[in-house]
Amino acid sequence: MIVNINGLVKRYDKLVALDYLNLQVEEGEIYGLLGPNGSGKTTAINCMLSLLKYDKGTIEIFGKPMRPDAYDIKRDIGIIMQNVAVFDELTVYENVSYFCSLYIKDKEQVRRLTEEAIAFVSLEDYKKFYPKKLSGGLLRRLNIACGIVHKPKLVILDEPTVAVDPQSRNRILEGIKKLNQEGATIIYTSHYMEEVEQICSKIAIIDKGRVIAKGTKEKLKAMISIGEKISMEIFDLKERQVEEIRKLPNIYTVNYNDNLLEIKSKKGKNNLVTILDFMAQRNIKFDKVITEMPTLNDVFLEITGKELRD
Ligand SMILES: Nc1ncnc2c1ncn2[C@@H]1O[C@H](COP(=O)(O)OP(=O)(O)OP(=O)(O)O)[C@@H](O)[C@H]1O
Repeated sequence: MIVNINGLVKRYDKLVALDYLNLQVEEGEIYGLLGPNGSGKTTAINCMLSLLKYDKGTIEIFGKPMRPDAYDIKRDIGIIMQNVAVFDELTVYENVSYFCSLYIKDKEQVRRLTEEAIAFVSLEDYKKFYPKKLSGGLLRRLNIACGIVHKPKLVILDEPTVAVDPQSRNRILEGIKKLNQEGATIIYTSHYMEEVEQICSKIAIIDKGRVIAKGTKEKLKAMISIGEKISMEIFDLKERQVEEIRKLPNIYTVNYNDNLLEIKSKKGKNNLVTILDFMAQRNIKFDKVITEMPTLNDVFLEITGKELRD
């Protein structure tokens, strides 16, 4: 077990930010903390790192109790926080090298690790640039290089792709997978369900400071009763026909707006076939048909009654 959090409670005055949060992260995982803004992800990380005092609960990292002065634990953790934390008066190279030298004394090793970290985030062409000259995406990548340069066993990233262009976002996600393949355990917080689905081996869905569901994405999706979503472009579907579709077997919800018919089916086989048969029998013409499997947003919606991005 790399991280073991039990019954964590954190209050900001009357606001309960963490409400008996439990979290267990095993070695080698990319563990996603998925939750809407304000659900408590950053607070959980700050408590985990002993940057914030908490009211109740226990936190163990690498099998040892985490404390503010647990420097032996902290040196094996790499932190990439939401707000970029680099020195404006140092170049890209100097920044990465500085963060490395906080952990490693041997100058030659610092030089080698600095070069490796810069190459890892593909900033070789920007070594002499000052942070102010970097775009948002490049700045995030510099922030990541500073956090991982000392090759920590546990890397914690708090929403590293917010306000990042698609190219940098992909590089960041690929980089995280590579770090993991090289042996690091990763904790990754995000409110982007697509990213979490793409890279995480396990996911905890957080709402109002509680873990409301956890497991692999397959396990989470298996928990809910929604099957595939079917969308069809149809001109002129009559209200009477929409009602008939609602009464077909295995239908969860039906919406028809702006010539788009959206059907959520319950779990089961042949849902699309049933719909297509219905259209054929009534000679209803349609254009595009798209079917999608449930997403983590559907899981969140079914458990909490609201969208992840409300
Ligand atoms: N220093 C603080 N003082 C008072 N309330 C706070 C403080 N920090 C966070 N909160 C509140 O605690 C709750 C959890 O916030 P937190 O930042 O941990 O959520 P989050 O899931 O990380 O959201 P985001 O992605 O927006 O950062 C929110 O209601 C937030 O307003």
